[in-house]
Amino acid sequence: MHPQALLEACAELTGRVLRFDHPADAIVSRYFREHRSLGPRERATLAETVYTILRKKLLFEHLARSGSGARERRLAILGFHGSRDFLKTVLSDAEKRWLDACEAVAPADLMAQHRHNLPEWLAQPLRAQLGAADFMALADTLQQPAPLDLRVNILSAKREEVQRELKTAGIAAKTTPFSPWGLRIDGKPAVNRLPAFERGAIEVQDEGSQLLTLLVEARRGEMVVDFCAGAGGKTLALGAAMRSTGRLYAFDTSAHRLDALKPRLARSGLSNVHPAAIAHERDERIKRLAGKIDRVLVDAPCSGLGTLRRNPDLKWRQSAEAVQELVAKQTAILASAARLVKPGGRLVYATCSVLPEENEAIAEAFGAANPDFLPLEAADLLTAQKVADAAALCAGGEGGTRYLRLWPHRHATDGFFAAAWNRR
Ligand SMILES: C[S@@+](CC[C@H](N)C(=O)[O-])C[C@H]1O[C@@H](n2cnc3c(N)ncnc32)[C@H](O)[C@@H]1O
Repeated sequence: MHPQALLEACAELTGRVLRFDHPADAIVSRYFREHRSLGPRERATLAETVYTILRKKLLFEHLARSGSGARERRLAILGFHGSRDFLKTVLSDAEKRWLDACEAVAPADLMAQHRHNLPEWLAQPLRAQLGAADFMALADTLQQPAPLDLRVNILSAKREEVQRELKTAGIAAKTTPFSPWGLRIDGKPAVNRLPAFERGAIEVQDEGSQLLTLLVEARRGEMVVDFCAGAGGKTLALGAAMRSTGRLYAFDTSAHRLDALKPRLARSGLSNVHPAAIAHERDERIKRLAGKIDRVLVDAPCSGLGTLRRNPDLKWRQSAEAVQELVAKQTAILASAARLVKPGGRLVYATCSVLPEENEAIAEAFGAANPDFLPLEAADLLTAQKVADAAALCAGGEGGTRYLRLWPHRHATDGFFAAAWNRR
């Protein structure tokens, strides 16, 4: 593709994504389907350019107030993923001068919002939670792409063996610092074409997701429910921890998401998973299982604001009002899911949000209303499973280690929260 055409394509895709009528990944995938002749490098340039624009939208919109030509083209020039020399071959002299002037702006001369690139409704509670310096450290990290984490399927493979196999395929993978199942890769190799992926030895999963699954401590022969299973990222990890024994129900209100679990399940070799679509959290199927389940995971629908490195459009698509609606949903789902837990059983509530109202506030209200659920220290549960430095991954409660509280800038994972209880 001619460089000028590639820049124009970036501008066109930018315009589509900035309408925010669908998630950015869906819009990008659709664009690629409509333009099948695009090669892998052109696709990478297009995707990385629009993701950079989403990450730095406030700054780029501020800079794009000067300059000339279509606004989408100016944004695409600022976010262009590729060498500056290559880009400059297609810019007019005026555009080149404008780009040089934009790049000469010192960060210290920018207003705070143009450095953190977060909407004020989100910046304000994060600053209040973290303090000014730590907030900026988080904001900086959220403007970087995330590494690619893999979970090794312990049912069929050993982590070190998979690491060696990846090395032979030219992919350098480090073991994750906390999860015993994880490997971390820089860049974005096409892992879904690797033999290890095709035979179910690896799945793509953030280390944070792996850690919160460890809190469930699902064991051989147990009855376990993954209440909000979606496409089954955590279901697969739970099923492997159970060594494909017992019974693992994967519930979700979205049959469509559960459909995406099926091919992953087939690759994984698990035979203990029972996916089932439910109408809502008080479905008859749930009532029949009340008091019978050893372990219940509630990976609740949430704002997803812990995943902004991967889904930067969420900061522009979410709102304070939408978070309030989610809080009501999370409260109702946790209350229903708790009824499944048998005496002595375990309940885990988790989100990939960084907002206290979706996390500590939900866990504390649940604890106050349900004295038969004894809160557990997340750090103790993780330490018992040999997770290194578990206390540093946790916060809250009297001892400061009650909840799993993962942050992109501190732990290099997505932002995650999890609370665990045992039913008395
Ligand atoms: C955070 S996602 C789950 C991700 C999944 N556990 C994974 O690891 O891939 C939350 C899920 O909750 C589902 N959900 C929404 N409302 C629900 C309800 N009332 N009962 C059960 N699941 C619900 C959504 O369809 C969505 O798939």
